[in-house]
Amino acid sequence: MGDMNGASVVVKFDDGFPASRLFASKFSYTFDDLIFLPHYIDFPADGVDLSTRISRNLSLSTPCVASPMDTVSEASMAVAMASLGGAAIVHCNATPDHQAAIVRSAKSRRIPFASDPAFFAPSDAVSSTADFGSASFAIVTESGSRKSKPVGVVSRSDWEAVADKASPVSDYMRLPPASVPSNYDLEQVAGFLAGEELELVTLAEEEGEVIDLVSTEDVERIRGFPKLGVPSLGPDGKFLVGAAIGTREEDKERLAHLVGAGVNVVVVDSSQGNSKYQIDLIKYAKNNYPGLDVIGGNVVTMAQAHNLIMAGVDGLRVGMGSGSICTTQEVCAVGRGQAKAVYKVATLAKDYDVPVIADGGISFSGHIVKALVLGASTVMMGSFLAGSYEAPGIYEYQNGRRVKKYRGMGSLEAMTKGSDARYLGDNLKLKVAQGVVGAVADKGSVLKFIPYTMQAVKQGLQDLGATSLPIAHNLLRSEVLRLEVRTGAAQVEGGIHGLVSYEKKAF
Ligand SMILES: NC(=O)C1=CN([C@@H]2O[C@H](COP(=O)(O)OP(=O)(O)OC[C@H]3O[C@@H](n4cnc5c(N)ncnc54)[C@H](O)[C@@H]3O)[C@@H](O)[C@H]2O)C=CC1
Ligand SMILES: O=c1[nH]c(=O)c2[nH+]cn([C@@H]3O[C@H](COP(=O)(O)O)[C@@H](O)[C@H]3O)c2[nH]1
Ligand SMILES: [K+]
Repeated sequence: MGDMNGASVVVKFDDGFPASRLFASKFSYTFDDLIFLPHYIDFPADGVDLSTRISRNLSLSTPCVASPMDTVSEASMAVAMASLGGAAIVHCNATPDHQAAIVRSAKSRRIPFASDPAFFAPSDAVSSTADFGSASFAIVTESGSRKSKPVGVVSRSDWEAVADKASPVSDYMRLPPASVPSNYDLEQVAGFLAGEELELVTLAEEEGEVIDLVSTEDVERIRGFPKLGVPSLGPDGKFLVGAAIGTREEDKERLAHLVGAGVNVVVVDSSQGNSKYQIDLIKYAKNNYPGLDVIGGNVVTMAQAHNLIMAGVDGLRVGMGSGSICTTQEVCAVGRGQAKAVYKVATLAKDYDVPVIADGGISFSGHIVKALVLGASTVMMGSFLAGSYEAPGIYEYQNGRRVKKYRGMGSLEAMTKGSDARYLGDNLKLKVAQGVVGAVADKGSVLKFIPYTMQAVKQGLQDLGATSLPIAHNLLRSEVLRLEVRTGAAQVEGGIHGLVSYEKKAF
């Protein structure tokens, strides 16, 4: 059959539609509207290479990016995604100091684990388990600040066993365990724990600052997960970590903090990126930090994308109103079906060698395949990751189901969050929400479900005869790959149907 990978296949049948023809219509298609027709397989699924770029100068081995949302991306998500070969963008719904501390914390380690422990002073009394945040241990230091000398540790169960809850933690804390450098990798930490016959070890910075506690249980849990890709590292040799910034004057100071913390890439976070505010900020960032990759967005049209490319972006984030918690299309009547948005923007961006992130609307692996083949280099996910162990927040129960909170960054709750409000100073203005607050089901660790999801993506690319993302893009553009719009009935047929009951278990 000759070379099936690429544009060299000359025989074309009048069967299915090339993307250029399908997307020339007036319809705003999204992933579920479309289906790819299968192509030719002459390699195993494991022969598919998913390596890609998040932005012009930064490579990933896994095309997944965690959304800059305060219920998705903090240190724990950043280290887990980087260890899987993907990346997370730390949200900016926090003070610049706090956001930079999250970036620094993620970049300071080499294990896919960050528990964000609370810090107490010896005289503190713990009033509820909420004082522990999401971690199972808290660290007691001389002054109660993370920078002072550790004098003990206390676990949730230690506290639960205490009769007099008003007593100071010094009454029941344990001595601080031995510490290892924070940049030890998993095997080095495991080796130390085993060698010293310890159950717990602290990770400490060079200056002595304790940043986390790791137990043998954590090590065993992480070791049990499937391996995927090579970890994403920045040019500094540390985990690659991204962060979001806004487009206001004060975001220039935020940017300086993030650069100081070693951030590798920034995402200018806005629902409508084609604005003077964003273009000015991109130019400022590129002029002042020429070595830093800057991703602009969000955009859904070629004209929007063109303006940001001309301003100097190194990546484009695509999606308006497609997110699971998004109400923008309802509230503002503006946006685009995500499949068409990705195809159109990627068609332009390719000519400028600017990678595209398909942001929002990913519910399962098939959506990832569609986004990537339609031209994206990575997918950005919020709801898909928000129920994971690594997402911020604690699990709660709703009607017997274990869930985690997930909220839109344009929800009233996120906009008015404490003193960190993004809209601080805008208090007199009328605030209208463009997002909701909700909850998503517990999905376990991203370290487990992302490798399985990527295996499914590889199988999708295999069906399409593409051994890599650039080859998939070529097959699409050269009209070898064909697709069609699914009618409502075809969509029903493509789903599970006609069963009295079933159990859906993907892995
Ligand atoms: N992808 C999507 O479909 C959507 C995402 N979101 C998310 O919600 C959050 C908030 O998004 P936006 O409301 O678009 O935030 P934004 O900060 O970009 O815009 C909020 C308002 O402030 C204005 N503004 C921005 N910079 C300004 C400046 N320098 N001077 C004067 N006015 C300025 C904007 O024009 C807009 O009216 C983000 O995290 C975003 O990702 C919200 C809605 C839709
Ligand atoms: O209209 C919106 N109102 C919001 O409050 C909001 N918060 C986040 N986002 C966007 O949704 C993306 C995540 O979408 P998913 O949950 O579908 O992955 C994110 O990556 C954002 O692009 C919002 N959109
Ligand atoms: K939506």
